[in-house]
Amino acid sequence: SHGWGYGPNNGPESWAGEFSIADGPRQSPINIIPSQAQYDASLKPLKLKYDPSNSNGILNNGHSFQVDYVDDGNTSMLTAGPISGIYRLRQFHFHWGASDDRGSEHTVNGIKFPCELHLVHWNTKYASFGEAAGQPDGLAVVGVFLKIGAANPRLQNVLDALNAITFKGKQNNFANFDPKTLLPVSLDYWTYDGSLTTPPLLESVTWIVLKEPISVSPAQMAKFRSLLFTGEGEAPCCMVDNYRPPQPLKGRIIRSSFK
Ligand SMILES: CC[C@H](CNC(=O)c1ccc(S(N)(=O)=O)cc1)c1ccc2[nH]ccc2c1
Ligand SMILES: [Zn+2]
Repeated sequence: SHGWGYGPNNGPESWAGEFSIADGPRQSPINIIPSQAQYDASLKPLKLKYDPSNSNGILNNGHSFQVDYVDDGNTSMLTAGPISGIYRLRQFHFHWGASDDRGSEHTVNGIKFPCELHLVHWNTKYASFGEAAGQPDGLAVVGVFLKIGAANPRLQNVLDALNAITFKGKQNNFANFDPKTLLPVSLDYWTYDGSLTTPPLLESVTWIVLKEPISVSPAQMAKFRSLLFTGEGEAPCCMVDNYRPPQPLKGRIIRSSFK
């Protein structure tokens, strides 16, 4: 049985077979053309307030790895920016390439970055993440590009935790991590209405993509690529190129919080 993935037979080009919304009107990711984004002076600065004690573990889910957060209270949340109300942090994860020339989901003027971080939040006007994921204003994901440069010390304790979760299904404790430390200096952003970038591709995401990348070194990228899509005892398949390519804009406007 082959569930969705990123291989030649179950990758992004095949997802519409099982998930017809793959060809929907507000799919993600997209290519961002800064000159075509519209500056919106009414957009507020992002407010991110995270409690490191909410970090709840790190998991290889067979598509990426994610750091989960306890989301039963308003202690780690996103407010302001393009959204109204309170969105709680659920998890963060990454997408990356087999080589440094690709890996990000969003692109800028067609440029791919080697990696992209997603911080996933859900709207507390709904009772749960699962319910919110089915609503047009249910989720807000902050996307951060990673660019090859100096080693990023903030990434290191995430990367050091990967040794224990090489195989699909593996999880480990991951306590006291403040994802705010992964953010760049500037919180300038582009925003548009989109979707989950993996099945079920639900069109419930307000995307907030930061303009400024954070750095990652080639050696640190190799750590991402040491993970496996496959479980223990299966023929090993390196976890790389776990990104969906840009999707049609279909008339959507991208707004920028900066001139
Ligand atoms: C509703 C989807 C959810 C699993 N997926 C996610 O949480 C998710 C989150 C963010 C992104 S991204 N790359 O756009 O930031 C992609 C996927 C999910 C949650 C519970 C579920 N139970 C059964 C199926 C199932 C699916
Ligand atoms: Zn993602």
